[in-house]
Amino acid sequence: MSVKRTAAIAGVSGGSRQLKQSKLSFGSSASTSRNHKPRPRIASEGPRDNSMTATINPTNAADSEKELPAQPDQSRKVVTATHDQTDNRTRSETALSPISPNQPQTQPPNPPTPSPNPSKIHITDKIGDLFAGPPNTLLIHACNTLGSWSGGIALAFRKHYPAAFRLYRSHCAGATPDQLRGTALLIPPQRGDRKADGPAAVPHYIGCLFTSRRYGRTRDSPAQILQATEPAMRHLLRLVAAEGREVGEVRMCRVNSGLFGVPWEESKAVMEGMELGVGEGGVEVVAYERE
Ligand SMILES: Nc1ncnc2c1ncn2[C@@H]1O[C@H](COP(=O)(O)OP(=O)(O)OC[C@H]2O[C@H](OP(=O)(O)O)[C@H](O)[C@@H]2O)[C@@H](O)[C@H]1O
Repeated sequence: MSVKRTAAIAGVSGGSRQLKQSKLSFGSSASTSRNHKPRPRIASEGPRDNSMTATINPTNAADSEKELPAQPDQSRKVVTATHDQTDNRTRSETALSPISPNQPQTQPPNPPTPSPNPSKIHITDKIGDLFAGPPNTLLIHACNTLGSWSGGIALAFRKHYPAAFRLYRSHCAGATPDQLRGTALLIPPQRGDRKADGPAAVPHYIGCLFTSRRYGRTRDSPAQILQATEPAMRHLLRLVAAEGREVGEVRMCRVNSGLFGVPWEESKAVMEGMELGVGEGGVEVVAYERE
């Protein structure tokens, strides 16, 4: 699969897409279309540029300690490769960069019903099996940008979802580490995914957060990883919003806390501290740690 810089969305004529009509549901109570209750969109970015041209603007290739830009670069977009389970075609779609968070916001006519944290990510810790989620669960983990799922929970992802791994690897091959750092990749359920000699995998969405450029001894510093976590998460939520399909539960492992060496509470605090913006609604995430 090649990641095309000029993106096209499968099944959409004329290169346009009604992103504003994307239905999103986060949380365990909304995993099927039957019980789906419309909720505020996660990513209300106002008018979207649906042009099919995508460009990637490196964050910074040379200075490994340089901070991610505080102010958005409005021209920055990334290409996100996804694979369609239904027709088994590969597609690419554009997504605004997570490091460009301050897009014009659309004020909804009726503000969402207040909840404890209406525009925040709320993370609940739990002991259990991340992969045991029902169909359409989104499973989030942290990734390097080099196309390797060779250790930690990433290796478990590779065994569960070999077809998804190939998409991840191809995505990484199409951009540089600096371009991918602080971005995300959303991989829809892959029809071909099954463990070796095993049954077909439960259809899960996989969310890859590119929080470190490299792995092992050359991984980014904890400060850099934390710095990349917010834009990566923000990007992922936008991709989910643009996906326009039902996503049920949102689960993650304790991202960054194993091989990347960042205390879980620090990554958790970064994500829970994110302001999602007016009208985006809250996101309930369950963070799993194995027994
Ligand atoms: N089999 C398993 N089942 C269930 N839970 C498991 C598990 N294995 C580990 N955990 C837990 O999952 C959390 C995250 O710990 P991890 O070390 O996985 O991820 P991380 O985010 O710190 O680092 C990312 C880099 O690790 C990978 O390895 P490679 O670089 O490819 O070699 C990637 O590709 C990245 O580069 C911790 O709570 C672990 O207890």
